[in-house]
This record gives sequence, C-alpha cells and structure tokens, in this order.
Amino acid sequence: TRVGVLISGTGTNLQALIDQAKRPSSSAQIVVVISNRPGVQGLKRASLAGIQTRVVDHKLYGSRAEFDSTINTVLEEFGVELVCLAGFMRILTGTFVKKWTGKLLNIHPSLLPSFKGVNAQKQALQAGVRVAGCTVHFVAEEVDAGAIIVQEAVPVLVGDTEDSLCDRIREAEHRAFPTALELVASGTVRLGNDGHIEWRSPL
Ligand SMILES: Nc1nc2ccc(CNc3ccc(C(=O)NCCCC(=O)O)cc3)cc2c(=O)[nH]1
Ligand SMILES: N[C@@H]1O[C@H](COP(=O)(O)O)[C@@H](O)[C@H]1O
Repeated sequence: TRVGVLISGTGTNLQALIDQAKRPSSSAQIVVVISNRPGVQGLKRASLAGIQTRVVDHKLYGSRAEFDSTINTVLEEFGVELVCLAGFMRILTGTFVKKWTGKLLNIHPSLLPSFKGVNAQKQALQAGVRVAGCTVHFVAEEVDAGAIIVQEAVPVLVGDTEDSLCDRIREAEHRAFPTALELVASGTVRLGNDGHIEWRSPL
C-alpha cells in the first residue's frame, strides 16, 4: 500500500512509521512526506530515508480549500492510497476528509474521547487522571472524533510534569501508530460504511 505522511515538525512519529515500513513484512511503502512548514526536522528524516518530500506552506494559500486541494494533488501525483497525519497541525476541510475517508489516519496523544484538541497531555495532567495514553483513529470531519483503530495506555506517575508525561506518551505513540498503519495497509482493519471499525475475519 502506497502511503503519504503529512507532518508539521519534528517527525518522531514519522520516523517510527519509516522504521516500520522498512521491515520486509510491511504492507506499507511510504512514497511521499508532505510538510506544511519548510525546514522542519521531519523533512530531513524523510530525505535520509530516501523518501521524496514536498512542502505545501499553508501561509501561501488564500484559503484552507486551496491549501487542502494542493495537498490532495501531491498525494494523487504519488499514487498515494493511505494518508497518515504524523504531528500534522492543520485542520483539514470536509471536502478533503470526505475524499480520503477510510484512508486517513491520525495519532492523538490522549485516550480519546478524553482530552480532544491541542495540549491533550496537559489536559490529562490537570484532570488528575492516573492513566493516559494515545489513540490512532480514522480522521473524520469532526476533529479527534473518528473511529478508533489502536490505543495504548501509559501510567501517570507521581511527580510527572507535562514533559515527562509527553515523553512517556510519545514512546507509546511510536508503537501504536506503526501497528495501526500495518493493520490498515494490510487490509486487516478497515472503516465500515456505518463509520465503525471492521476487522477482517480469517477465512
Ligand atoms: N477534519 C479534521 N482535520 C484534522 C486535521 C488534523 C488532525 C490532527 N490533530 C489536530 C487536532 C487539533 C488541531 C488544532 O485544533 N489546531 C489548532 C488550529 C490549527 C488550524 O487553524 O488549522 C490540529 C491538529 C485531526 C483532524 C481531524 O480529526 N479532523
Ligand atoms: N500528533 C502529535 O504531534 C506531536 C509531535 O509529533 P512528532 O512530530 O514528533 O511526530 C506528538 O505529540 C503527536 O501526538
């Protein structure tokens, strides 16, 4: 399965996906990495891995629709069949999400539906939860509300700071996202027409 990865920054999740796609058993082949910001470390990670990169700078577009349309064109140019949002921080328009429904995955640093939106880790700390984690989900128009594919829980430890919790969640992300990518890329898991996850039964 030809995969496109959208990033906005460091790309530690991208790196985890790259490492997974390298494995001979992988069903996924990352064919392009697109960043909405120039010069970010994620672009260097892609180049080092021999993956083509493109920058689609959202500041250069008059509307979200034009920005999303350009991203769509790049994805089609590379024959992408599955898109991963890996630290991608722009909200996507309904038109784009509809086009890629069931083929658009995102990693969120909380156990959805708890703590949607930005700074989810901080929300968890402030809520005083003892268990946190991350979620890989299909992207729906409503932000952080799509069908859940994989989750991994981590403990919140006494004395945790936002940074220590972020680090622990990020390690979980680097396991959860590659696992979810393989499940969808291999056809084991798909998004049903009713908007729920469908697991392919053996035989
Ligand atoms: N329609 C749709 N699109 C998304 C785009 C990115 C992400 C990644 N997670 C994200 C979740 C939240 C945000 C956010 O609220 N950022 C501040 C506003 C930035 C902006 O103005 O664009 C960004 C990414 C998830 C979604 C999603 O669930 N649905
Ligand atoms: N989606 C969120 O973006 C952050 C940065 O990810 P990365 O750029 O290091 O992959 C991570 O915390 C991830 O949960």
